[in-house]
Amino acid sequence: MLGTGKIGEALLSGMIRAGWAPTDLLVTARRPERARELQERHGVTPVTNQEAAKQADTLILTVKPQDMGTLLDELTSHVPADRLVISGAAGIPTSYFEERLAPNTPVVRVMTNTPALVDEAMSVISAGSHATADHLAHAEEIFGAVGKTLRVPESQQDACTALSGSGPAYFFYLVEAMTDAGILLGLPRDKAHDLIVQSAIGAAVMLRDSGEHPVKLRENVTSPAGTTINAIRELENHGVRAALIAALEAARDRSRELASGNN
Ligand SMILES: NC(=O)C1=CN([C@@H]2O[C@H](COP(=O)(O)OP(=O)(O)OC[C@H]3O[C@@H](n4cnc5c(N)ncnc54)[C@H](O)[C@@H]3O)[C@@H](O)[C@H]2O)C=CC1
Ligand SMILES: O=C(O)[C@@H]1CCC=N1
Repeated sequence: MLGTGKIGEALLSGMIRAGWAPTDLLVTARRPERARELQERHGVTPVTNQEAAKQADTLILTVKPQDMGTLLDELTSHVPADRLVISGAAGIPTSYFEERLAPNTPVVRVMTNTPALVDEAMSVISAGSHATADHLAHAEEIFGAVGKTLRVPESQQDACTALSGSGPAYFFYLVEAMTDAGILLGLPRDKAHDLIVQSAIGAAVMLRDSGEHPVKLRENVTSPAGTTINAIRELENHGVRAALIAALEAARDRSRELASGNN
């Protein structure tokens, strides 16, 4: 794991929970104290980026898109061409890595999300030009340790980044806003929080397990001349659906902008 920050550590801890031996996992970090922290917390071995490039079968790059160029400059001459390189970064296409690494290096691009911390990640996986079915299966095995995986053509990665990569943030934002509404309605913050969180969990499990379309699930809550339709009318009046569409389009566009890895 190269550049073991929030996502790198979430993946690392999930792999260990799923049975990977910590002693088989090498990590790199920019700061020595961060490397020590990862070693103490997970029993993994801190190494330099160059050592990882030489020793690891699979390199998982989890630095920010803006740091990927610098990381690759350190690595390129040390990565043997048969090593699988997995990028977890938003925006950066597999061609970016292929142009900088040895010819024919297999590259897989993955966009996961922070529910990896609780083994409920959604990770979307795409092959670069030289990645085989075995490479994809290996990436699925790794990311399958922290949740669901889905193969998509790389042309859909920026859209998936907007939907599932950033997705948890939108739900946290909604919970925050709905908790504020609870305060306005006179509830104590902790009670408002608990009510909204449990409603979110209940709705999420129904979405996953009921087999019903979300429209049907919403209609089931919306009684004629009842309370819910008043709320829905306000959501429509305030353009919430249009705002969500515009928001996700903006996230997709930003993912495209990050493609160069330098901005
Ligand atoms: N945070 C999120 O929800 C998600 C993030 N991602 C992607 O994961 C990547 C990492 O994001 P976060 O974990 O949130 O960021 P982060 O900042 O927590 O982690 C990146 C880590 O890389 C380290 N680093 C940077 N350059 C390095 C170098 N040359 N050598 C060694 N370590 C280096 C940094 O010190 C930092 O600890 C990004 O590319 C992002 O697009 C993907 C899905 C979701
Ligand atoms: O905000 C970001 O750029 C990263 C990628 C997807 C989620 N977080």
